[in-house]
Amino acid sequence: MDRPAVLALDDGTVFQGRAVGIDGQVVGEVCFNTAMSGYQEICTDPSYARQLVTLTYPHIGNVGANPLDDESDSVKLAGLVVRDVPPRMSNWRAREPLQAYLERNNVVAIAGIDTRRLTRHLREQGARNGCIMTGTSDARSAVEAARSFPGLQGMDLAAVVTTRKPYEWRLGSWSLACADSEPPACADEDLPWHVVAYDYGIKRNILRRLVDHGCRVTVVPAQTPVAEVLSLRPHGVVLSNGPGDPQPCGYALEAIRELLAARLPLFGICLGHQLLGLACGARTVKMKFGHHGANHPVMEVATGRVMISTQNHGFAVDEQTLPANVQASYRSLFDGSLQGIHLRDHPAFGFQGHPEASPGPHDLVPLFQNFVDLMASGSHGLATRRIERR
Ligand SMILES: NC(=O)CC[C@H](N)C(=O)O
Repeated sequence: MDRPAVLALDDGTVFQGRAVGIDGQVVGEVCFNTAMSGYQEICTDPSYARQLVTLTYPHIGNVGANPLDDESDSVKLAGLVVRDVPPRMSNWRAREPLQAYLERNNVVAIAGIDTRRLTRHLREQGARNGCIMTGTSDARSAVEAARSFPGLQGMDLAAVVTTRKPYEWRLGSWSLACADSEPPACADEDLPWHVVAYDYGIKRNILRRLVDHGCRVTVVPAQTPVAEVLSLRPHGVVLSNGPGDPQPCGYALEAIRELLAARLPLFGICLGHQLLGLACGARTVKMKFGHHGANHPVMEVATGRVMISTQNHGFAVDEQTLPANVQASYRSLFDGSLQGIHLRDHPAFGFQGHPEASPGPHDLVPLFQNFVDLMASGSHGLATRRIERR
């Protein structure tokens, strides 16, 4: 039996559908993601906290869910909006159907939505606050609830989703989630670089990529004092992706300034990139509807080369506000917005998209090698190396 559900936007637009997760009511910012695969990774990406994510690909659930594709320990988005959940899943890795996965993870989700109409609306109007309510088609209370969400601007969510305790990520750590995965192929001693990763909402694939590039990682809570980080004597520090607005994260800006003063190699990813920009004196802005997808072309400023990237952000560093010691390294070919920075006088760089992808293309994976090269050249390195042509 179908359970009714309603999706309402704060401008009064209403979509009727059916519940495909648990019963309940959730509010958040409504955004759309255009990736054609990777719904499980999107659901568990902590950067989606307090967002109601619409997937534009019409069939969601074809390959079910499995224990390996989670990007964090649970579903992090506030609600899911889809066109259609097919009645049958088919994939050798599948352990449970999407609907069972959503229910097990306490997710409110709505199907039967004209996601094309919704996406066009968001593209024209800009991201809106919204509400999904199940067990009802009462549009009026859903609109009212949508209006109760204050919006992401000014919200520090990194402090909410970060790990409570530090932990180590090594070879084989990712298999903790899945008992029958392959044993690690080499030992920890084969990982020459020790990296501390500030967890503002880190995705597991960043950790996997770091291990692939010879790094053992200590993941620390977002508000860890720099003195504690320095006492671990890392070769470099990663500033992770994460949800919410970078501006209120004053603790992170302070820490990044101290890390720059210590001349530790830094690699900022998405929120981490925005925080690096802010710490250097640039400003961030809220975008109209942001970038969320797996096919976004970015151009490397120095060479004019184009790479296809995964994106998930609603804020951006304003290129006009970059101080003289910070150089633009990548720009979006969709709207010209800033996609990467490197510092001329410090071994530090940031990328606005997701070089770890998951889901998405691997064009930007070499940025992890750039980070390793920066660590190899020590505090004298400058973050100007470009992705080598292969
Ligand atoms: N993926 C991320 O790190 C997102 C960064 C930030 N929360 C934004 O929306 O812009």
